[in-house]
Amino acid sequence: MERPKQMTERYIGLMSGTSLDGVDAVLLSMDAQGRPCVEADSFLAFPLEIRQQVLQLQPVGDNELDRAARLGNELARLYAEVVAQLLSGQQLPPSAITAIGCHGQTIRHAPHAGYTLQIGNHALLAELSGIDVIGDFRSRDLAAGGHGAPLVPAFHQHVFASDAENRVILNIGGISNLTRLSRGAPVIGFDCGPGNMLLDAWCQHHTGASFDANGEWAASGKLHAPLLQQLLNEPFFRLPPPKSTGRDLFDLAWLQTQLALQPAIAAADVQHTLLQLTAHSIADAIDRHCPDTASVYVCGGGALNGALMRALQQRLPQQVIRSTAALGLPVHQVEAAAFAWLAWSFCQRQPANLPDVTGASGPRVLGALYPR
Ligand SMILES: Nc1ncnc2c1ncn2[C@@H]1O[C@H](COP(=O)(O)OP(=O)(O)OP(=O)(O)O)[C@@H](O)[C@H]1O
Ligand SMILES: CC(=O)N[C@H]1[C@@H]2OC[C@@H](O2)[C@@H](O)[C@@H]1O[C@H](C)C(=O)O
Repeated sequence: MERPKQMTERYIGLMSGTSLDGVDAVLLSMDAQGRPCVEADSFLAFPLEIRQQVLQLQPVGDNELDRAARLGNELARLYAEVVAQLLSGQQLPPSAITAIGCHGQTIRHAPHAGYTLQIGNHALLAELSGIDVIGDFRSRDLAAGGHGAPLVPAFHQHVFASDAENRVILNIGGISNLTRLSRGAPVIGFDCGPGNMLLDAWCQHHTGASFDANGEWAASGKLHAPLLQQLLNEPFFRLPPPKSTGRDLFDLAWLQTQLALQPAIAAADVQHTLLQLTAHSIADAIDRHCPDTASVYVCGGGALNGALMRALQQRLPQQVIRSTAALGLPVHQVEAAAFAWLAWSFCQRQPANLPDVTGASGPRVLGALYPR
């Protein structure tokens, strides 16, 4: 069917990322000139069992296919619920939405083995929502020799590039990733390393809380310099871009292996040192790859961690550090808005990867359609 060209369309972006906190949803309108505007957002926390089931699929284990398929169905039901929540808040029918861009839930990321796996039953989501679903955004970039990640730098470029200053857009989710937007230079983007992932894992392990609110527990401890130095020796930090990572490397098992090489360290001091690891690995990446940066705009849940933001500013005294809210997009909207924009790009059959970022051999249209 011929697509109408001169009208504003609405898309929904769904992001359930590596932190496993839940699903972020954004309602995005796209005008005829391709300008995005966020109209509303919503969030649905993952029930504890869902979070545990995702975590249990991360390492190799028994009966993975059955567990992944069943979990994919459960995720689709949660995705449909957050879509319904968003639509009812705006009093919109499903027919008002051109398509949902659904990231799915990463359970394995193995670009060296030629695959990345995001689960979530998109056919079921189309059935339950009555809306076209675009999913599987990463595979095509991998098929073209790329990492399939990070994908958001293209969206960052589209909405945040400026003639007035050289910027870095920094996402601190489970993993941290950055985009360099420097005037007259190609866009660079890559995963820096663990964002909140190790902080969350250590906090859960010791306090039972799912995250360290505002980094207060971390702030109560002190730096263990030999541990920080040892953690920073992880070879991933020195790899040149293109590079991407995930829970496949930076999980609690990795941390425990590292801790076993040190004398006993107080739990709060480990938390403090992990916070410094996140700040230092990001700052080292900016020093090395984005030295001309004037401002760093932070998004993702890590932007709400005051102690982490202070540590980052201390380590990057030359740069102004703000949240993306200063550019008009609140911190929790950026990634979900990116997936709504990726769905729009798919509907235009417009390539949406940045080969310089992912390492793919060229631009590719990303995604696969599950019609309503
Ligand atoms: N008030 C807060 N204080 C400290 N940390 C917070 C706060 N709010 C959120 N976070 C952190 O942010 C995380 C969620 O971030 P976000 O939703 O950006 O992750 P994600 O989208 O799952 O990750 P990714 O970008 O890796 O895919 C939580 O797990 C927690 O660690
Ligand atoms: C395989 C995968 O899920 N990667 C995520 C993860 O979370 C943050 C970082 O690692 C980034 O590379 C990516 O997500 C964002 C949305 C991206 O593709 O840009």
